[in-house]
Amino acid sequence: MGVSAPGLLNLKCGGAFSQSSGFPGVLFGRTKMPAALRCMRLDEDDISSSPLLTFSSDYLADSIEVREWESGKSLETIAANQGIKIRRRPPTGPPTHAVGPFEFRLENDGNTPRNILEKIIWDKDVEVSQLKERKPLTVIGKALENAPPVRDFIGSLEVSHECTGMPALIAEVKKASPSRGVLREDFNPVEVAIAYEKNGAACLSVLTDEKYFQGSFENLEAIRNSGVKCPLLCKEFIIDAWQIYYARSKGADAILLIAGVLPDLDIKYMIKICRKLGIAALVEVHNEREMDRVLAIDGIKLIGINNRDLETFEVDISNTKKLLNKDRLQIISQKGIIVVGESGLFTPDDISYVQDAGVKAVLVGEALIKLEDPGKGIAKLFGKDISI
Ligand SMILES: O=C(O)c1ccccc1NCC(=O)[C@H](O)[C@H](O)COP(=O)(O)O
Repeated sequence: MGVSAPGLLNLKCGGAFSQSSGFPGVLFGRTKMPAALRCMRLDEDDISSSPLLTFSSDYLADSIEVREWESGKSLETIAANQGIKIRRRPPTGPPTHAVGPFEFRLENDGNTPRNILEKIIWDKDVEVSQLKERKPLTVIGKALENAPPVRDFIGSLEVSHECTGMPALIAEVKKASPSRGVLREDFNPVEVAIAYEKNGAACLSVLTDEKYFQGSFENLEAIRNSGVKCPLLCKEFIIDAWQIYYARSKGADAILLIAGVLPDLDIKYMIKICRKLGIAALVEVHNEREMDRVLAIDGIKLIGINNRDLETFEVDISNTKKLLNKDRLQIISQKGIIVVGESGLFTPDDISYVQDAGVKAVLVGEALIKLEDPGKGIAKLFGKDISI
């Protein structure tokens, strides 16, 4: 049943909705409201048909974050209480000010990103607001009906792991990255995807961020329409539920949710959307606190441990082992979760190390994409042919 909490909405929003996009995108008194609450408005007013999610009011009422929001806490405070240091947008607005014909910049802690991840998120916030204006969910809802059928991302990882006895490979189609710059000058995403599949990748991860990774949704669509059978992860910085629908409309079978960016309520809500769309969610963590938060959320089937600190770029593969202690491995096994080791994996020893730590899949970009023949790089990385 759809949500029936108009009072809650009025209380939060003071009636200030952006109707043009059919999606609330307005800054509120304290700060922007959590994505989950914003989407509630959208579900109520704009979308009534499947497969878009309609809220259950019980689900919202039960959430600690909703109660905190109601009692006057800002989204930033709620996030900070969960150990999230990334601010969703500049607290004091962008650093550019116009006075008459003059424009000047005043930089301070409130409008200067503290690290690259925060910068990416601030830029993404602007990008998504603009994209949503152009392609509101009412339009995407129609594209969803024509989207290619969903492929079983988790099933594919399980089959590969069972058949090879090695961690299943999610091979990353990535032209560039903020930490390494351009990784492959002569970059043909479809050729790379075909080579990865032929040489044993169970799934592919396709970067869609343009500004920092030189990726695109065109690449995702092109790979999907090329005859490649591997399920596709849309590697994007998701901060808004709209992006999940958009990714699915472009052929994604899985999306990435970063626990260092998203508070629990958003993760829970986005997981529900994924379930409704039939796609998988890879929930990425980097530290113990994020891992414990994510393990406490029901319905998560895929956890990625990123060995790269996205705030400093430091890479340390022992991070995977550190996060997989005995107690956590027990919960992981009880819940039937697959853990993916991500970043900084270059050799068969690296693969064995994270496998021994407890991962059943790995996500690899640089070690493969930089090679002249990225497909052949897979057997080198694993020390054996893993094609099945
Ligand atoms: O790779 C980066 O520089 C980066 C910077 C900021 C946010 C995310 C970033 N990378 C995403 C990833 O985690 C990797 O693409 C992925 O795990 C593969 O890593 P690798 O095998 O080391 O290329």
